[in-house]
Amino acid sequence: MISQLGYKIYLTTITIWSWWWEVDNKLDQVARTILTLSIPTLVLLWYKWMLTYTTKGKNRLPPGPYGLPVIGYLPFLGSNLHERFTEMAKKYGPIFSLQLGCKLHVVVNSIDLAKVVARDRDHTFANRSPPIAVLEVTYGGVDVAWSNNTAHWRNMRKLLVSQVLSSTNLTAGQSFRTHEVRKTVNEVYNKIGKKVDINEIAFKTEVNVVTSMLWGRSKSSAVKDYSCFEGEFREVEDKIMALLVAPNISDFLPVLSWFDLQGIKREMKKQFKYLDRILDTIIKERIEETSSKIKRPGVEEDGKKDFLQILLELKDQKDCPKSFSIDHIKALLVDVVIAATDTTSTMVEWVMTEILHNPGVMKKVQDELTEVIGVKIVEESDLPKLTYLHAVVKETFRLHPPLPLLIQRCPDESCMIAGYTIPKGTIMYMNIWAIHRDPKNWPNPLEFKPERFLNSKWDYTGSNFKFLPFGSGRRICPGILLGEKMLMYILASLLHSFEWHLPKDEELELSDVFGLVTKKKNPLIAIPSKRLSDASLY
Ligand code: HEM
Repeated sequence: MISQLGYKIYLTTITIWSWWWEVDNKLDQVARTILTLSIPTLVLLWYKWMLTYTTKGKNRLPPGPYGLPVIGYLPFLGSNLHERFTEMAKKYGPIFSLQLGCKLHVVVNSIDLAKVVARDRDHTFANRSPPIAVLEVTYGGVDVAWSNNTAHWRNMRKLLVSQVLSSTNLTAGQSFRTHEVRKTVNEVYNKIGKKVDINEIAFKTEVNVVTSMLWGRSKSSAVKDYSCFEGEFREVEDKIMALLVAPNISDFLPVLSWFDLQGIKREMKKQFKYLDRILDTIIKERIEETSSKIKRPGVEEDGKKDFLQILLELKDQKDCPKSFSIDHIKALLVDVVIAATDTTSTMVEWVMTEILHNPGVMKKVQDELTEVIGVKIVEESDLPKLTYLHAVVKETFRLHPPLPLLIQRCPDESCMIAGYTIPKGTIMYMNIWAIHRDPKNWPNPLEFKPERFLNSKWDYTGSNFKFLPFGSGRRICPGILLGEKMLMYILASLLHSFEWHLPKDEELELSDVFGLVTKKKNPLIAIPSKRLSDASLY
């Protein structure tokens, strides 16, 4: 991606250069020579001034590598950012900075500094600074994940938590999860002895659970079955995720954003249009059904409403703020589907990979399942009793956090951290990959040892800064309860109902590719065989 970008910049420069020198008289030639020489001289002077200004005195920035004038460190960054930043932390220390184009980026890599960003100065660092590609797909950044710390963000987040993700709502939605997980077990049963893509089945299960919660509570025959959404959505989401992580020169040099040199904005618009059309259809049908008043769409017999129904009713209330529009509703729906699906399916894949990689762990997990569950299918109520599996999941989160740099934060005012200036607008990363693998925090950090987590003091609340897979502070993931529940339910069901082994020609490998969600580089393909003697349990 970076080399393609370099080539494009090279071509554009050559074109402009030849045009610049197409002169027709001597006077023009002198003027153009003077101008041509003065531009690099000014850039070099500005660069020198920047270096002196930022490395000395009270405006001292965190240490970091020198880059090139104008583009900064961009050409040297590479693609696996979490690993690159962790290497750089070894050289520059627990806080370092790098200039990418005209944007300053700061990475914190230690527990103490993560505490400053997400606890002591949580309020200062609560903005996001979304990239251009994100704005395209979040209706201009009005969703929960990318909104700045404003009253709008607080209201949207409160709505999401109270109406979808609270423990009462999750208890009420148990039937969706049971239905989908059993469907998955049945599908895997039909593939016994054949190759199964673990991420794919986990994704499908999660997307169906989440969309049921969002817009599927109606039993009305008039409401379409949106299960067709899962296949289409996977394709769009994969493309969106790839575009989100592609380094976009327009983000680093906003003067070039108009040209969209890499076509990222254009491609994102295309994906967004597709997604928007699906949501429009769902919402339009719901509004029509509501106005026909024949049925009560989105409402179960017991009166419980799905999220779409709640949002549409809220929008129509007299005291609803004018700023709450259909676009806000769509942004919220997209947020939840994207935030919940890739993270959960990636984690199911990593846990299964680590279990297959460590036969001793597999044996302990299976022994626990046999003892706690016995010869029946897994129920959600069994999950809290699976202590060892919980520890396996946490150890996997430690080694393979799906968001190894969390989501970038951005200070709303200049401030000091560890004696360095962090200017307003800096893009901040919390490198939890480095924290989770630092031998100061975790003895033998590269060893997969679930026993570390058998002590019950570990949870996902972000209060212990050694372990932050869901982040910490006011921007912590609001979907922890659902994420954990689904992860445990899918894993316990797959591991209790089936034995798993690798296809003969496959070798297990543990490399990853950085992304907004950092995934396994090659998909885990495994072959199931029957584990429970009673075929009626499938
Ligand atoms: C294994 C599952 C999941 C993991 C590992 C995960 C992880 C994360 C992380 C690390 C963040 C960023 C926190 C920060 O910036 O400090 C985040 C944000 C977020 N997550 Fe999750 N998540 C998961 C599941 C879910 C689910 C199921 C939902 C919703 C249904 C969800 C909704 C969100 C939202 C809306 C945000 C943005 C919060 C904000 O900026 O205020 N996530 N998640």
